[in-house]
Amino acid sequence: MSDGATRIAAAFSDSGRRAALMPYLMAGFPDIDTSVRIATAYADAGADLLELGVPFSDPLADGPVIHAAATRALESGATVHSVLEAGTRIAEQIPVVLMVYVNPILARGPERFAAELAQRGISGLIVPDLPLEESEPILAACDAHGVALVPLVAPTTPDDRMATIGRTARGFVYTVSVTGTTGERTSNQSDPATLLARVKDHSTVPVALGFGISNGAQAKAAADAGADGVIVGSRLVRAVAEAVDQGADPASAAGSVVAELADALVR
Ligand SMILES: O=P(O)(O)OC[C@@H](O)[C@@H](O)c1c[nH]c2ccccc12
Repeated sequence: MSDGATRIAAAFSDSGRRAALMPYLMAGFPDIDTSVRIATAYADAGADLLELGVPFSDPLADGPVIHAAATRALESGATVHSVLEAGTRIAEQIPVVLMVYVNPILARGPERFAAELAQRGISGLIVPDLPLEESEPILAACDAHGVALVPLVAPTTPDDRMATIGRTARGFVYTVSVTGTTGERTSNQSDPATLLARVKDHSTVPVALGFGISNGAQAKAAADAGADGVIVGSRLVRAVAEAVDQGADPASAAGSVVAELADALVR
C-alpha cells in the first residue's frame, strides 16, 4: 500500500524551493475534466502538492470567491464520487490532499471513506469543520489506510490544544495565518513568524501556511517567516473564474499564476 504520509513528506523534502508550493483547486469548477486539466497545469508549473477541494453548498470557512466556485461546480454536476474519480487522475501527477467538509465523510463512514482515498492514491485529508474532540474515529481510519489526516491551527489556538494537535498531526500542519475566511488580502494582520514558531514548537511534521497568500511576494514572505509550505487558494480560483468568464483557457491562466508563485520561491 502506498503510504500517503510518506508521499507528502517526500513532496516537502524534495521541493527544492524555499517552501513547498501547494495550490488549491476547486474540483469540478468549471467542470470535472477542466479541473483535471488545471491540476495538470499546476503540476507542470512547479507545484509540489495539490489541495483538492470538494465543492460544498455551505462552506463556512470559505470566502466569496471559493464559495461561488463551489456553487458553480455543484451546478455543473460535481459529486463527491466524481471528485474522487478526478482525484485518482490527478494523484498520478502530483500528491493530492483532499479538502472536504465533514458531512460526506460521516455519510459514508470514516472507514469506507479512508479506504476509498487510499485506493485512489489520495495521500491526505483536511477536514476544516472537524473538531479535535471528534477527530479520533477519522484519524484511526486514516491511519489504518495510510492516509494523512492534516489538522488546522489558527492564531487563536491555545498552546495546550496546539500540543495535542501537534502530537496527532500527520503529513503536515495547516496553519491558518489569520482568523476569518479564505480570500486574498493585501496585508498580513498577524505576524506569521511568531505563529509559525509556536506551531513548530509543538509539531514534528512540516508546517504549511495558508489564507491570504496571493502573489509571489506574499509567498516568499511566508517562506521567510518559516513556513515549510505555502498554500494558495482564492487567487487561483479567481484566475479560473475570470478565464471562464472571458472565454480564455482556465488551465493556462491558473498555470501562469502557479509559475509566478514557484518563481518567487526559488532559492
Ligand atoms: O483562499 P486563500 O486565502 O488563498 O486560502 C487557502 C484556501 O483557499 C484553501 O486552503 C481552502 C479552501 N477552502 C478551505 C476551507 C478551510 C481551510 C482552507 C481552505
